[in-house]
Amino acid sequence: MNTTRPSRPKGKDSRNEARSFKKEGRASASSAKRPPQRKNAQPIGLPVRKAALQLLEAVLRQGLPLEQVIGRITQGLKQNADRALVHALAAAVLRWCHDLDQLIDSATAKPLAPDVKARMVLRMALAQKLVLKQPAHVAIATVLPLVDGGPRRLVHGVYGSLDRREGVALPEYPTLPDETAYRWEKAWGEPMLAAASRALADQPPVDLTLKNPEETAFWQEKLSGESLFLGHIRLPEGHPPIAELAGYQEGAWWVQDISASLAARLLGKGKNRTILDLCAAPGGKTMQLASQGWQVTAVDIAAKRLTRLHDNLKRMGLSAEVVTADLADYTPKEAVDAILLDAPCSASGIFRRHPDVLYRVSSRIIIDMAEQQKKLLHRASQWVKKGGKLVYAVCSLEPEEGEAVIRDFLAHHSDYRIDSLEKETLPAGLSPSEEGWLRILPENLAEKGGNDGFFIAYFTRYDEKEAK
Ligand SMILES: C[S@@+](CC[C@H](N)C(=O)[O-])C[C@H]1O[C@@H](n2cnc3c(N)ncnc32)[C@H](O)[C@@H]1O
Repeated sequence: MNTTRPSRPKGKDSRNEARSFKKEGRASASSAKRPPQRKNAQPIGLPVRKAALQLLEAVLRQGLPLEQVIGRITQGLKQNADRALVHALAAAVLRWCHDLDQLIDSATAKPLAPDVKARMVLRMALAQKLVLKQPAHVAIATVLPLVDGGPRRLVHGVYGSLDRREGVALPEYPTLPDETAYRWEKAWGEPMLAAASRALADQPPVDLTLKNPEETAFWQEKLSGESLFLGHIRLPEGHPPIAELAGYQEGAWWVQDISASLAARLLGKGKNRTILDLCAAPGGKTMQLASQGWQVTAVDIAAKRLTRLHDNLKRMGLSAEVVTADLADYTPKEAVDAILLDAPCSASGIFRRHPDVLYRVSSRIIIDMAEQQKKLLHRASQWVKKGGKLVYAVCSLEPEEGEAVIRDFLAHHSDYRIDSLEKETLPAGLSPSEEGWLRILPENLAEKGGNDGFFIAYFTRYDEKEAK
């Protein structure tokens, strides 16, 4: 890696995170001069670093999703601000992990194993200094207690030698880990890889979906946002916390990336027709469908996530029938007018918000998910009325979970045909594929602040004879 390239000024959210860490850095530097007030008192900021270390170990050593473990790991932290710092520090390490490792390896005689504590703590110290812009002495002083009684000298020595070296900096944009980069370049080519790397540098913008798309101009002005599509608002930089924004309490909108909002939006008005929202929790698409006038039955296996779906529906003043069930066992009472299957997937398309997917998602996981997706799609396809609609969606950037699943489905279901999407029905910057489905890549809306990666296909079910 070229360690002498100038670092790019970080975007809005990295700057916000850097500001929070600076404030904390000042407190910890000044308190470091004072003797501790109580016996056994922890240095300022240590609980945050301990939690961030635990989080990184859970993701990088055990392969667990960050969102699955962060609640448990941060439950001892009373302040929201501290929990946010844990997330910011872990996310900074995960975004830049490959590049931080290159720096560490350039300063050790023998490479440290990928998951040893010394490497984890060095990643944190360097991320604090180079990404979150903490003063160099604070960046190391706040993590050294994590290796007390262990590799403290090693961590101090490696950090010190990098700190003294001229021109140590991160590249302009994060380098993707090798396995992910190889997969994505093979599937989508170099421009996608470059766009993904650029998208990874900062926290993505926050998108809202409006309950009533006809109020788009009103909410755009009220929230000083930008709309890329009817019913969509992109919040401006440095917006207040979500729950304090106009329209939150009264249920005028919910948070949903523009890519995730399209599968349900493009189904149009329900006019009281029946729809099964399969794999529905926490309910982003359920709310869209209910607000578009569909009579929704929302099904999901995860009871806890369905509690969030209930809360979301309540806040929005919307209703749906909610069923807790494994789709492998579930059968609806009767056929429906439409089905939206937002299938479980690798979630590699949401790497900007969840950079842990870059390190967790392997070829094995993708193969297993694709098998499950094929089974769920086949099951769901049996419950659509003739003439009804079927939508398949995944927030994945893997063709095995998108295009390949659909090709396999079409080869085995002669009663289904793709409904080709029209470019005019999509936000500017998105186009349907030749086959008629929608593949959304990181570069599609890059100039407007980016988008999650997604795959969506629409089908109509025909009478077998009619289909032939
Ligand atoms: C991509 S998320 C759904 C997001 C949701 N549609 C939304 O818009 O908010 C996938 C969901 O699939 C659910 N799931 C996974 N396996 C399932 C199964 N066998 N049966 C039912 N739901 C399942 C998960 O609990 C998870 O909530």
